[in-house]
Amino acid sequence: MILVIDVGNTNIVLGIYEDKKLLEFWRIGTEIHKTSDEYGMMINQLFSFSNYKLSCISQVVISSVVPTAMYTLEHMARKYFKSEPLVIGPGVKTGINIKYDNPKEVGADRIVNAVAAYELYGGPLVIVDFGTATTYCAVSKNGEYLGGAISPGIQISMDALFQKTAKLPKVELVKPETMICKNTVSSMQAGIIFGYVGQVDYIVERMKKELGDENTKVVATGGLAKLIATESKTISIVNGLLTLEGLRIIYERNRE
Ligand SMILES: Nc1ncnc2c1ncn2[C@@H]1O[C@H](COP(=O)(O)OP(=O)(O)O)[C@@H](O)[C@H]1O
Ligand SMILES: CC(C)(COP(=O)(O)O)[C@@H](O)C(=O)NCCC(=O)O
Ligand SMILES: [K+]
Repeated sequence: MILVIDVGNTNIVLGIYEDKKLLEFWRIGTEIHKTSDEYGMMINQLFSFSNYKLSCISQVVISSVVPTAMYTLEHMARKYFKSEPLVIGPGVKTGINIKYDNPKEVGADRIVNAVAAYELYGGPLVIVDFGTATTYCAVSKNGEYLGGAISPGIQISMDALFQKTAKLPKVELVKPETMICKNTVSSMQAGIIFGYVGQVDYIVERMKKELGDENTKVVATGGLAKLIATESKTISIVNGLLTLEGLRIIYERNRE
């Protein structure tokens, strides 16, 4: 069994795979001040709650866009899993050709998503990851990572409205009934959520045009994917576990 760990700016998602089967997964908050022992103990508790032993794990695989948390987790893997972790980065075989100006600059999560989506659905593809930031990634028919776009995440956008104004409250991300709203809370919800749907559909349409293929598949993932996917005209597939799948696939490609 392997333990895959996806470190985002808001959450760390952990999953246990036995071959291709995801047996269990958990989501914990990303805290850059947590120590390797604190993460080790937390993971130990999650494991024992689900009746797994740390010693069942033969390899830990980590993808991170938060460098400080990554070093802590690498140390945690060595100490608690006696495993030299496979960390997604330069030198790791992903099977994907990265066409960014500087391939080292692309967030590891974006590459891992691209690997999974291409393997599962084939290209050409647009992948939209609704995390702390929202990332859009284009993958060609032949599986090249072409690049994409990055925009402020949905929660970040909502937080900014609250933090930068005197009278706007902190509001839950829930879809309102109508577009024309008659109170502050639903006006904010409508502006953020429906505005976001418009952003997604516009960016995806433009990417499809640049890809030059009307049959481009559009896959959404990330904590807030469902909220937008139900309203969006362009998103056809939602797979909340895309990053974990990608980590499993990359592990297999580096096993030989
Ligand atoms: N299961 C969930 N249900 C609803 N919202 C979620 C869930 N998981 C994460 N979120 C929200 O999604 C956003 C971050 O998504 P996530 O994909 O975890 O980000 P990151 O990969 O950047 O850590 C946050 O606003 C968080 O509150
Ligand atoms: C864009 C991101 C912040 C998204 O991170 P997330 O929202 O998943 O936490 C991350 O992929 C990142 O730091 N990327 C590096 C810059 C780039 O991909 O070009
Ligand atoms: K992510």
